[in-house]
Amino acid sequence: MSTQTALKAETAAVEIKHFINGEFVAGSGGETFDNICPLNGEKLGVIHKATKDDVDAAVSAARAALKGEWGRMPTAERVRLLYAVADEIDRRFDDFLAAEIADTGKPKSLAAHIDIPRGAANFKVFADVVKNVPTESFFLETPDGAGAMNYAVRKPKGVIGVISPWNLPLLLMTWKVGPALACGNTVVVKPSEETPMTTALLGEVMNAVGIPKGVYNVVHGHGPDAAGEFLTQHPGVDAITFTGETRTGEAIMKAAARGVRDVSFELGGKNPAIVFADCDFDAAIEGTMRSVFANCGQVCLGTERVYVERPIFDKFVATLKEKAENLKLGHSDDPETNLGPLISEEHRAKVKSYYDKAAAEGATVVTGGGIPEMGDLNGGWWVEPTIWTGLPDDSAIVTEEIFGPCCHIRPFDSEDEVLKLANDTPYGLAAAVWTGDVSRAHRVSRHLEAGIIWVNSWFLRDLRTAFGGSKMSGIGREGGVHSLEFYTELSNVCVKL
Ligand SMILES: NC(=O)c1ccc[n+]([C@@H]2O[C@H](COP(=O)([O-])OP(=O)(O)OC[C@H]3O[C@@H](n4cnc5c(N)ncnc54)[C@H](O)[C@@H]3O)[C@@H](O)[C@H]2O)c1
Ligand SMILES: N/C(=C\C=C\C=O)C(=O)O
Repeated sequence: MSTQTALKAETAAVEIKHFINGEFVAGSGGETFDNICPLNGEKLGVIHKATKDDVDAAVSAARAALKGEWGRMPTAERVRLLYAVADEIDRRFDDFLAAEIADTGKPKSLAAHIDIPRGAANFKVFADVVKNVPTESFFLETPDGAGAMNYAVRKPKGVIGVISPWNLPLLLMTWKVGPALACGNTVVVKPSEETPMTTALLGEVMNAVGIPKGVYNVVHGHGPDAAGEFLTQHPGVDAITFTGETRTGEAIMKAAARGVRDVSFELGGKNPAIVFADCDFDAAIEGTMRSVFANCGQVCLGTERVYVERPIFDKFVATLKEKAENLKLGHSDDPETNLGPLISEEHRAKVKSYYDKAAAEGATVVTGGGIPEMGDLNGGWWVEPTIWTGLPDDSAIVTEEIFGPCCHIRPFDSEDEVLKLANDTPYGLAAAVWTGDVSRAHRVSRHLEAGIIWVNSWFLRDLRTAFGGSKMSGIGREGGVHSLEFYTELSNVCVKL
């Protein structure tokens, strides 16, 4: 069995193969594409392109595993194996860290504190859910007095198609694979073409801990007319879970309609942060710095619209400017680095187009707006952290998801006004509220059209809670018991006594 070499950033010719039925295999079409490091634009290696036949082989392997040892496995054994997956990710922490950094260019400090630990946590939390969550039962009185017993049974949905994005590759892929496997399903994963490494590496972990072959499969390639679409259109896929852009979600939903397959979508956002004058100012600044600039602004839950109550507007803008100008852009390995590059040349061009649009619309460019000089890293896809004020509420800068290290700040004068502003978006993913008034915190949160609202915090994650967006930000909720609704079929058994 060929094994995927441990993916190290310094390995120049890493060949990323598909992982099908427990084996790393080349694509049947013999085609590959380059894997480029966003830090410096250098080639990391090549990625195999899946053909329809490769995707068909992966779906067949997943189906066979459902009918084999995995489908017959007692829950307790499945739970033990998922904990073993988490422990093996922890044991190979440095390999996952090197792979994630190579693929994304993100600071090592960020990947080490968020991306990789969550890879392990996402298996443990759902192993615990399936071990401990009861199902319902009802006793029915019947006319003959004997009664009837009703009880619910949860069964795996089957073969789950998992399509994941490039911003938090391991975290977001395992956020889907964890519950899918915990509920007894099998998966075929199509990671982003930008960031295949940690998804590939997880195949080694699955083999090492003894997850039966065919339970976890990985196919690589792009989306349209490629691996992504071949997977969503495959009739052997029972349900599709997807994280990515809203417009991609629309395309996948069309594919899922054929065969009436269920979907779970985590899509785009244009999230507001609302800062009241009575907030803990330093905490609001620290939290907004993270929600705007973390992961180079490439977080779906991130803030791109900041609304600040007028009495503290000038002070807030000046302080955020000073902090943004102190952000250190640099090499992933430098412990001082707190801002990495954008994921690709294409994405940098998209973000830069918004920078140029803002300037053309007459925005006040509080800081940034350009491409920084990065010396030996000039080959990477860098942009300056950027803050604007002064744009109209209907500007594309204020209404469209940019997905970069930037935000627009606007003053407001009343709670009613800021709720209207915050909710004036086709998205409904996340929001942050900064205030010292507890009643106001609860009142404003309840009126925000978002799936996830943080008060005096951001990206504080309890994995048992419901996670997902409303409106154009998604379909369904995952997290804790909520994931069971998507990853299992619920039956009711009624026994006449
Ligand atoms: N709501 C969330 O939790 C969440 C989390 C992370 C990212 N996102 C969103 O994802 C976007 C950034 O990620 P991205 O650029 O990778 O998104 P994307 O939609 O371009 O791609 C996501 C994945 O979908 C695949 N894909 C693309 N077109 C497809 C098609 N027609 N059929 C099947 N698969 C297809 C891609 O290959 C990739 O694997 C942003 O909009 C961000 O808001 C949302
Ligand atoms: N789904 C999650 C994060 C999403 C981040 C978006 O970029 C999570 O923390 O579980």
